[in-house]
Amino acid sequence: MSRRGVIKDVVITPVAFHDMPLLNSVGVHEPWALRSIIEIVCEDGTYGLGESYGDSTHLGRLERAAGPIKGLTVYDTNAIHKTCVESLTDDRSTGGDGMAGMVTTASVADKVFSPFEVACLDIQGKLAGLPVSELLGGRVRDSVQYSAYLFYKWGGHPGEPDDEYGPALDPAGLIKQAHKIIDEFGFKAIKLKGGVYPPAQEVEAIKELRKAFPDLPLRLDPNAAWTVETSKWVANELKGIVEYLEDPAPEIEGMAAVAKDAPMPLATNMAVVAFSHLPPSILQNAVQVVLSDHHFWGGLRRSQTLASICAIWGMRLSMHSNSHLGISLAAMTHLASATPNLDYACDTHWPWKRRDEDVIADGALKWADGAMVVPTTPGLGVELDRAKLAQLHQNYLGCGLTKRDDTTYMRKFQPDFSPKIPKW
Ligand SMILES: O=C([O-])C(=O)C[C@H](O)[C@@H](O)C(=O)[O-]
Ligand SMILES: [Mg+2]
Repeated sequence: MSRRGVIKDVVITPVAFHDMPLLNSVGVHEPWALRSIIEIVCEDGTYGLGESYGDSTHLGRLERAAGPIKGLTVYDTNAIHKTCVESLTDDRSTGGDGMAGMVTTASVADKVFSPFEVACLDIQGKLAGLPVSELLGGRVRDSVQYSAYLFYKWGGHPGEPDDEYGPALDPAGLIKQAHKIIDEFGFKAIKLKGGVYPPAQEVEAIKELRKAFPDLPLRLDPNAAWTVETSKWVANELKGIVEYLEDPAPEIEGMAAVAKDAPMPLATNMAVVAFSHLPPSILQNAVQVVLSDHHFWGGLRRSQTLASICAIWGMRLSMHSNSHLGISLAAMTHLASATPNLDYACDTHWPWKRRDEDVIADGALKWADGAMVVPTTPGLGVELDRAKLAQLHQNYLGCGLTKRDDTTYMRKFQPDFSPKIPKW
């Protein structure tokens, strides 16, 4: 007789989907974004889904950790976390997920554990007949607000026609891009990815966005491309204009030095990306907003632990994103719906993805008025579309990429490009 919730198999499928030439401090997005799709299958045939990074090093780690979790149950996430830590004890490197220059020092074990935990919660929810949000303490909101995530970008990948967004290399281009995204999704907050042009240009862009969207909260994130001195200048220029400034300068010490004088809260997904970073950051009041991201904070429940720590220490919480598919969006939405103090509009790269390209069956995820409606069916509320999964896996096999490398791609067109931070 099959036992309930016992893990029989773990299937990890690398996939690739089209991406646009989005610019950032380390280079430019390649034509394909990579992800891994994780299926945990139980002895009774129930399956659960997780989604994570698609770089080859990370895939190797997922495979290594997946073996020993077979035979455990989906309820024993503590034991699954322990097997992830143990299977990676000889792995001393930190990157390997494509996040170089962004989330460089996150915990490897937490990144590997995350999609397994999400898949286990998906199964727990299916077996109990409850949505994941209820396993996380219950919804405090029925829909989760996301922000319009603007990027400076080229019109299209070099040698190809312009994509549907076209170029955004100046304030007018960004305003056009913001209108297009907001018209489609209704977002009520705007984030600009900076670190691309000299700070005065990006300050001007934010001021122009303020004029074009007087009622929407704004954020600027240069991924630590500025010195402390430059950051202080920008902070002063943007006083009363941005709701927070994200990762202006590198490291906890740099953020602490900027925070002393900044008239707005500082947010991060670079200086504080693991639990061990919290004590030194709190001691120095380096950041006032932590960008949670269950993909590197160790899943949904550990993200809620982060949320509790933030509540205790008077920090606020927002959410970071990378190029992602629907399984991640569902997990992000359940988490935010059940975490009372995650109340800034969350980041998402969703607008940059082709609408018809995903691995989940259509219809489960619904946008309304800038927010994702929290699925209420059991588990995450999304199901695999196996034909689509096969297609995106074929993309992965054919695209010739095995890791995200924005810098090398950028250097094809701009050989002297440097990803060094701080730049200005
Ligand atoms: O908030 C952030 O730092 C990000 O969203 C990191 C991402 O990797 C972003 O810079 C990107 O997609 O280029
Ligand atoms: Mg950021």
